[in-house]
Amino acid sequence: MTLARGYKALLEAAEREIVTVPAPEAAALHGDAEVLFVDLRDRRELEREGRIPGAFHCPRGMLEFWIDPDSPYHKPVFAEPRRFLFYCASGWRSALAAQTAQQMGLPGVAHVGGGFTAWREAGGPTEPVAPR
Ligand SMILES: O=S(=O)([O-])[S-]
Repeated sequence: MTLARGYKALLEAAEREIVTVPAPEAAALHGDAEVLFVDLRDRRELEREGRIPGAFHCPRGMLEFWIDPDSPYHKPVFAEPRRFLFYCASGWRSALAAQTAQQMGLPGVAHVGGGFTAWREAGGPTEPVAPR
């Protein structure tokens, strides 16, 4: 099967359009009240790996619906005048998500290059997430 655009092409296009914040720089932004870290991973990943303290959990599948104020699923946090720093496990989902959010018009979006893996390697703080 040959796809018109595979995941590598999608990621390359996204990376050209979005802002990528390297994990060490992202770690330096942790605790800044203007910056909201948005965790796009699945709940099971959070429970297994932990998360960035204070991160807002938005499963990737709900992103567009939580951002859009016209959606019945809208989350007011996305209407706040914050910088939104998306992250996932390794930076792929967050790149595509940041591109989509940017295309929707959400201001101040960027993503953490290398995701939670790079965050941990950079010595960023983490906290456990209890299973439900
Ligand atoms: O989280 S991911 O970058 O592996 S899609």
